[in-house]
Amino acid sequence: MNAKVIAVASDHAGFDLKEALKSELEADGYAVLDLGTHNGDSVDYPDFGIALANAIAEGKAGQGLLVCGTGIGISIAANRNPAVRAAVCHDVTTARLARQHNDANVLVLGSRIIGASVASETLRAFLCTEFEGGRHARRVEKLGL
Ligand SMILES: O=C(CO)[C@H](O)[C@H](O)[C@H](O)COP(=O)(O)O
Repeated sequence: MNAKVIAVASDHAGFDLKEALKSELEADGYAVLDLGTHNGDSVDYPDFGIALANAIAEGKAGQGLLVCGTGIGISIAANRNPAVRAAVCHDVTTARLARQHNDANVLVLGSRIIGASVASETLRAFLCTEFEGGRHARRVEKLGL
């Protein structure tokens, strides 16, 4: 698995935020695999959630970032892949807990729900927080990854 690569994808609603966060990741030295969408034309969120989930399942990226209007539709799409634990997060606290307790490997943001600066803080918290293991490992195992 290429653990150092972060895959990113969005629908049209998430495009601007995805681009902004992708630039931040690259500026911070992360290798980014951008699976689209590549402009603001209307598209269907399942196509992008599924594409990112496939990239995680195939080991092309260790973690992922998905963005749609609410984060809900694209997270449902990604979570249909058993290799994915995608968590819709709205702030630093939910991002930290998604890592500490759920070992989430995909952060999902709603561009119509949170602002750019909270989104950036949320992404940073997600990327720098470790899974706690212990009792949480037993529960994550039951999810069947
Ligand atoms: O999937 C979603 C809702 O669960 C996302 O918010 C989409 O981005 C949204 O449905 C797109 O809506 P639009 O009216 O076609 O821009």
